[in-house]
Amino acid sequence: MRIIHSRLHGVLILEPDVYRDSRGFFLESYNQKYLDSLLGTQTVFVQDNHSRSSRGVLRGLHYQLPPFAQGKLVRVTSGRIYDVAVDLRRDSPAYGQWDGVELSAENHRQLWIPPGFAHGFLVLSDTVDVLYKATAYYAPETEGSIRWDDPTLAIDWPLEGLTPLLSGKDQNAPCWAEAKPWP
Ligand SMILES: Cc1cn([C@H]2C[C@H](O)[C@@H](COP(=O)(O)OP(=O)(O)O[C@H]3O[C@@H](C)C(=O)[C@@H](O)[C@H]3O)O2)c(=O)[nH]c1=O
Repeated sequence: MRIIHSRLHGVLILEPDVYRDSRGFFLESYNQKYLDSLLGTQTVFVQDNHSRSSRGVLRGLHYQLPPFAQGKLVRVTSGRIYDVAVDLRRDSPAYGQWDGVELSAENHRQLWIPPGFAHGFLVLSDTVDVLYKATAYYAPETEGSIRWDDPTLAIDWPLEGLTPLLSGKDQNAPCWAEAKPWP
């Protein structure tokens, strides 16, 4: 496993070892002992999510507030996304900063996003299957969202001329300054 540190402290890119042979490949998509030793704490996932989206769909930016704050371990099993985390933690040197990474079925990269970050992704392929584990249950009453195109955040989405396809909720998301604050 190769680990790449994002410019946001705590956000990690995981590159699992991929064992290829004439049949195809094998990889460990999750190993509790490894992740616990990497993070230096026990991480308990309680929910696995799977979404399918088409090219140009943009989901985000989303987060849940404590006590339902979620750490997320994100991966892609078909297609490609540009996956983005935004640091919400006011005591963090990276407060209000974002980072993005391409996750794809080909590069097998996973993104670990701890609690305290908003998350969103843009679909770069015709279709994509995104799978992610979460450390807290869905609790919509605690959900916060931020506009994907907030000018303060200025996320450099690789849109290549596309107009992103958003949910109604995401179209009406508040700007960074008006989003539910992280406590
Ligand atoms: C997120 C979620 C949604 N749902 C339902 C609610 C709704 O009817 C339908 C679609 O929900 P949404 O529009 O919120 O789905 P989506 O926009 O895909 O929301 C997700 O976006 C990414 C970026 C994240 O990081 C996730 O945590 C989550 O917020 O699925 C659940 O039942 N459980 C869940 O955990």
